[in-house]
Amino acid sequence: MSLFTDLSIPQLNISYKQPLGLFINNKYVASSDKKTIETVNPATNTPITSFYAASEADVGTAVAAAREAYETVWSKTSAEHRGALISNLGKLIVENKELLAAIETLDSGKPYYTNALGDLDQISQLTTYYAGGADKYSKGQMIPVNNDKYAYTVKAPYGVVAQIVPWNYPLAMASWKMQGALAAGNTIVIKPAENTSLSLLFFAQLFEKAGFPPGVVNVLPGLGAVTGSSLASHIDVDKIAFTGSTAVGQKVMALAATSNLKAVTLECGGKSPGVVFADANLDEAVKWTAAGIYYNSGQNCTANSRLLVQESIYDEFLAKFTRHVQEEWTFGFNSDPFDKSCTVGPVISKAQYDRVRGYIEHGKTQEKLSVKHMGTDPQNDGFFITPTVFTEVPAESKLFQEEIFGPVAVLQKFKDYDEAIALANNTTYGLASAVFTEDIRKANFFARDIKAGTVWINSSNDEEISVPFGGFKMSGIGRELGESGMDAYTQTKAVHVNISKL
Ligand SMILES: NC(=O)C1=CN([C@@H]2O[C@H](COP(=O)(O)OP(=O)(O)OC[C@H]3O[C@@H](n4cnc5c(N)ncnc54)[C@H](O)[C@@H]3O)[C@@H](O)[C@H]2O)C=CC1
Ligand code: BAL
Repeated sequence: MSLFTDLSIPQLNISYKQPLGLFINNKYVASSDKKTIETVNPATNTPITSFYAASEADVGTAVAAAREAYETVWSKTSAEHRGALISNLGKLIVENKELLAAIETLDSGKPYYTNALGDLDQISQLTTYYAGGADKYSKGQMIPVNNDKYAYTVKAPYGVVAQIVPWNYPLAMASWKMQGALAAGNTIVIKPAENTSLSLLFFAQLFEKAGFPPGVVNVLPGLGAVTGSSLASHIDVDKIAFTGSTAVGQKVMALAATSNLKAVTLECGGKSPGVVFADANLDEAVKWTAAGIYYNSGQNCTANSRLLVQESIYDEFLAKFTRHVQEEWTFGFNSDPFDKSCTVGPVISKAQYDRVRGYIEHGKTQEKLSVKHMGTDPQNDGFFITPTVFTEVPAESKLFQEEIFGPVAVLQKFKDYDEAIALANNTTYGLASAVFTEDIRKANFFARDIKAGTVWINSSNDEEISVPFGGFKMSGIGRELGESGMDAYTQTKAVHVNISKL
């Protein structure tokens, strides 16, 4: 198989050269065992192309390249120069924005106009942030111990960092990890998800064009059980950062522990509550919570997938929510994610389609829950699932407890604040939460009492690249974005300075 193929996206009149090889030392190469993975367009269920999948031996080659680059070049490159290179990357991202967004839509099915371009805007903003942050954030401290001694701390990079990213925000999740790690002075081996590798493979060449030395950034597409677990268990990887399911996060952590005790950051699942009190502005609450579950077809780790509504407004909320979703959250013309009218794309794969459908069937037939489908399924082969809400779902229901990761919300009512917070915290996850109330005291009580890494007051899922992101409980370990996005990639070295004279 060749290392490049010509692909076209007729809806946008785009033709381009898609890299298909592993990116090691600034070059695309075939995998050592020549194994490949086929990727499918989820909007049509037709194959797009195949790309090379990294073997365990390829992981060794890429880690060695990253080690060599770290020891010989990158660890000697000033923070200022690292920032300048990330700034060059930022300019290339802007120049390639439409193409990168188009590849993302082709491979993941996310709507081009309402989602993919937005992802690219966030990536641009984040790249500028870390370009400027390289010589400003993650600084040490001076500690005046006593008259004869002071100490200072240095935020030292780990060295070689492995990163494993999922398919829901392929380039954005990669950028959340890569730009901060590079700014902090690490070299990288990153693995995209097997069903959305095309955008990161294209993106890889921008690092070379931006002036990054060979080996600083290496991209290894491949299977989780092969490439991913080889990275997690490699003894020359100093840190691993993972985003994906909690079950795989636990495996990654176990491999990290039993190999070389490498440092670990995990961003895993969620079952985030959206809590609507009777004194909320109902129209705003409806708008934000609908976006909070149906944006990106519900494939958001922070999706407010459990909607808890005070009983006095429950019926009114449900009526407004249903009307709003029917009007705003649709597959659009021809169910084509490249069409401006599409706000709900397909889910990522046949496996996810079956999984989400399985939850819907379980809710209907096993648990006999009431359900509303707010639209009709398209008559095509794509993996489209109509925005759905289950009502009056008890806390012990599988649908209330498990991450569905599709356009499926569960709704439940509560009497008062205490019941709301008890229901909201009734989950093994703790990634995010949203609360809607006009009472500033109640909003702040909620922010105090909820066990979650993010609290949105009167909004939902409006992430900011300058604000730390990460989970409590089984949603993860560590924080990304903001200054934390560089801190996560440094370790503190303490230097003791004795100035006493005998
Ligand atoms: N928190 C989040 O953003 C995400 C959560 N999920 C959750 O996971 C569920 C299943 O989706 P999957 O695609 O199966 O997620 P996953 O957790 O298997 O995939 C995420 C990444 O981990 C890699 N991976 C898989 N097995 C691995 C292993 N043994 N060692 C190292 N890396 C490995 C995959 O190749 C991919 O790059 C979803 O329904 C959703 O609930 C999935 C993707 C993103
Ligand atoms: N909303 C981006 C973070 C995530 O869903 O994984």
